[in-house]
Order: sequence, then C-alpha cells, then structure tokens
Amino acid sequence: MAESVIIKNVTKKYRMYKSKKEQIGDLLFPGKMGSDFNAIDGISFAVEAGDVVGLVGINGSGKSTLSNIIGGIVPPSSGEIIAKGEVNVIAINAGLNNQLTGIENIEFKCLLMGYSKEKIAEVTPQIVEFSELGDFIYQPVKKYSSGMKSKLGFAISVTADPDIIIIDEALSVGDQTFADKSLAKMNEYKNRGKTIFFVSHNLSQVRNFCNKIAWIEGGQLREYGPTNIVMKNYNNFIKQYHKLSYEEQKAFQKKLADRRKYGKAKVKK
Ligand SMILES: Nc1ncnc2c1ncn2[C@@H]1O[C@H](COP(=O)(O)OP(=O)(O)OP(=O)(O)O)[C@@H](O)[C@H]1O
Repeated sequence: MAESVIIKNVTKKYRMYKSKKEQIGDLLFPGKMGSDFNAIDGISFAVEAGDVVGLVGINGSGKSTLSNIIGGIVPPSSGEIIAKGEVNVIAINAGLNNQLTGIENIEFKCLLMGYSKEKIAEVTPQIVEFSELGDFIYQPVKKYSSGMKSKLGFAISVTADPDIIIIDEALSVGDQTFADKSLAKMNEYKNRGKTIFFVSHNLSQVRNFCNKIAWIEGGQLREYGPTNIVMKNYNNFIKQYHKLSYEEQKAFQKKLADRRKYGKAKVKK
C-alpha cells in the first residue's frame, strides 16, 4: 500500500506565561520571560492510503493540535507533514465565522474550497438539508449551540471529496440521529478507501471504525500500530490511570507537563 500521510518529527511549541506582565515582558525582551511548552514533541509515523487512524490519549495529550497540524490549520514549529492528496478537516467549529450566518458560512467555505458560483448554487441546498438546521441557517453562527456548529461544519465538509479526512470529535456532538447519519457518511468514505484520522474519546467507536491507533501521551507518540494491539495497551493504561488516587494522577500529569517544558533528559523517571 502507498503511503498517504507522512508525519516527520513534528513539534509544536507554545510560549506559556504565568501572568499578563510576563507576556508583555516577553514582547519587550524576547525569550527572557515565559517558557516554551511542547504541545507536540517530535512525533513521527506514516499512514497508508485507506488507513483509518484513531488518535487517542487523555485530555490535553495533543490529539487536536496534531490533527490541526496534519490538516494544515496550525503550522508546526518544526518537522513536516507530507500529505499525498487533498486534506479536509471535519472539526467542531472548523473554520466557521461566528459573525456570518449559516448560509453565508456555506458560501464562504465553498469559495475557499474553490467552488464556482454554479457549484455553490448546486451544493448549498444539499448542505442545508444535511445540516438539519432549518431556519437557523439564516441566523449568525454565534447564536448556534456547539452541536449546531458541528452539524454545519460537518455538512459543509462532507460535500467536498477530499482524499484525506480528519474528524475531530465531530461525531460525538449533536443528537443521535445526526451522529448516526455522520457515522454512515464516514463509513462510506472508509469503504471508498479514503485515509481518515479520527480523534475521539469514544473508544468503542475507535475500535469499530479504525484499523490503526496512534496513542498520544504528553505530546509524544507512545504507541502506533494495529487497533487490536494498541487498544489493548491503551485500555490497560486507562484502567490503571483510573485506579490512581487524585494526588497520584496529579503527579503523573505533572511529570508529563515537566517533560513538555524541560525535555525528557531533565525529568526523572
Ligand atoms: N493555542 C494554544 N496556546 C497554548 N497552548 C495550547 C494551545 N493549543 C493547545 N495548547 C496546549 O497544548 C496541549 C494539547 O492540547 P490539545 O487540545 O491538542 O489536546 P487534546 O489531546 O486534543 O485534548 P482534549 O482531549 O482535552 O481535547 C494542552 O496542554 C493545551 O493546553
């Protein structure tokens, strides 16, 4: 099978400040105030065409940051993504403008996707119907609930026919009927051999939908491989993690956060 996406030593650093004063100080004296934090820390793996890859990991591990980098929404600080084909991100709020109405957002995103006026006129009713938003489509998106935003974002995204699709929690928002419809659409993409990245905390969905899993921990890739193997290890980890006391969980989180701040070498095992 041909490689579809190659993730090469990708790192994303954010500057962290303890106060507004530190943030302003960093502007005046660059590099003197605040500290770097690796949201993503040297992640590499290759995905084959037709793979459906679940991105799993506890809160804050870096799943969305990585999927946004793969989708070209967030630039990496270093490293690169080599994607063979067009990439489309289906995420909650992905690229929606809060000031515009639903219908204006449809037009705006279609223009961004390079559609002609005729194509926009053709797909708009289909998007409106898929979104199930009814008359809310004429309201500004800032008045939408997160579920409604997700429905709109999803409806717009699925009219495109990208080769590589990134789904960030979009299937877990909205009501059951919409979730079922979205899952059916995703299964259609999967059966057509598209490459899919699926960010989710819903492990049974990941198990059913994905053939590979990338387990992200503290910004690093802890494990990547076939679903049955990685899911077993991740499930064991989650069970152990939930058995920890509140203090022990905090200590574990701190160790990961320190590693992201100071690097592996300076953090004791
Ligand atoms: N724009 C930003 N500025 C600073 N830090 C950020 C930014 N975006 C993300 N982070 C930090 O990067 C880390 C990874 O966040 P990310 O949203 O990728 O995690 P996640 O695994 O998707 O989490 P969740 O499961 O809670 O959605 C977190 O510690 C987060 O605080």
